[in-house]
Amino acid sequence: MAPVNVTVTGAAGQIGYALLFRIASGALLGPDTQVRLRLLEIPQAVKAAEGTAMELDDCAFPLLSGIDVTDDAKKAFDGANVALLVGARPRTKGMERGDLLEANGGIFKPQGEAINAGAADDIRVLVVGNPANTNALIAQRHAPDVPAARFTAMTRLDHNRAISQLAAKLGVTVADIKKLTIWGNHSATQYPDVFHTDVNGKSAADLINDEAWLSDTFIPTVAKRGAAIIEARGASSAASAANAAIDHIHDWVLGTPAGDWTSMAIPSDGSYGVPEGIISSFPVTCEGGEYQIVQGLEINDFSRTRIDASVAELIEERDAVKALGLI
Ligand SMILES: NC(=O)C1=CN([C@@H]2O[C@H](COP(=O)(O)OP(=O)(O)OC[C@H]3O[C@@H](n4cnc5c(N)ncnc54)[C@H](O)[C@@H]3O)[C@@H](O)[C@H]2O)C=CC1
Ligand SMILES: O=C([O-])CC(=O)C(=O)O
Repeated sequence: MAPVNVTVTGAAGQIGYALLFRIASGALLGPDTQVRLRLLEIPQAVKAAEGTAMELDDCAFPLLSGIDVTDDAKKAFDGANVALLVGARPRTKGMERGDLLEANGGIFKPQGEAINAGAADDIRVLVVGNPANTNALIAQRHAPDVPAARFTAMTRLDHNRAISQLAAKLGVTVADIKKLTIWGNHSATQYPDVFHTDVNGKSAADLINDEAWLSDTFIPTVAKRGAAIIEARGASSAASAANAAIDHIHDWVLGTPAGDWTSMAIPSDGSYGVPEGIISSFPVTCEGGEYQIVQGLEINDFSRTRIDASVAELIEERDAVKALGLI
């Protein structure tokens, strides 16, 4: 079988360094799938990406059939089956939100165009670079020939963080927790929802039985975990972000376990009152390389308010990039 082409942008960055070795080891697509890596960087960072490629060579991974390093988006996405868009423009001092969105538009518009021009028919895109949901929307809108549903953004790190916090609270292991949901934006407004979460056959919400803990401790801890990591480490989450990117693509391609679901930011089909088209996080199951939104969940008032607030932020971001002519 031909190797799967996996394109990673921002390959010389800190997430890239944690991600590439795990992709090459088989963690992304399983132990039977050969991968060919395409690393995209800006010209100043190509040399560093080449250094990482040298180290990848030195691992002699049996599943790694080749590595290309380039600063040309057309080349990087040509024939790509999986694209991990990690490289983005971080917010720097004095930068307004509009400046941030505009700078990222300058990255995700040409990358969307390059995906449209040359990616394989089965291309699946995960945007990690922040603001991830809106960057995914920009790329998607510049790839009109690719099915819109193939553009997704990462809330899996939030999902994993929430599971870990909940396990600690309830004194169980992470494996005991199923059906947790992150709704909305990968930002401080995201909503980690435990009202449908199952803990060894019991309802997590019943076991917690403490709305104040949910609203004052759990939700802010999960939503602000990225900032807490930056505060503690002096750098943003990298290994855990790379791990979440692996989980997202792994489950999308190979399926979610029976009796569980995961969280992915995907173009809304209007489910749960989320306006069609915006890239918002939902509970999803995956099978045969396709994801489906889990339907029929009852949304209580506590959840409704919080989902609506995060969705309102996504609508604002969409309107801002529209006003800037980026979509
Ligand atoms: N969705 C999520 O849960 C998370 C998202 N992030 C985001 O991931 C992104 C990357 O994080 P790090 O690796 O820590 O950053 P980093 O700054 O270490 O690396 C980013 C890399 O992207 C490259 N880059 C910039 N523009 C590019 C372009 N046009 N094409 C290709 N490469 C380009 C840079 O040269 C740099 O090497 C950031 O936007 C960060 O905020 C980080 C953690 C979690
Ligand atoms: O703010 C950042 O760059 C890191 C981030 O998204 C997270 O850790 O969730």
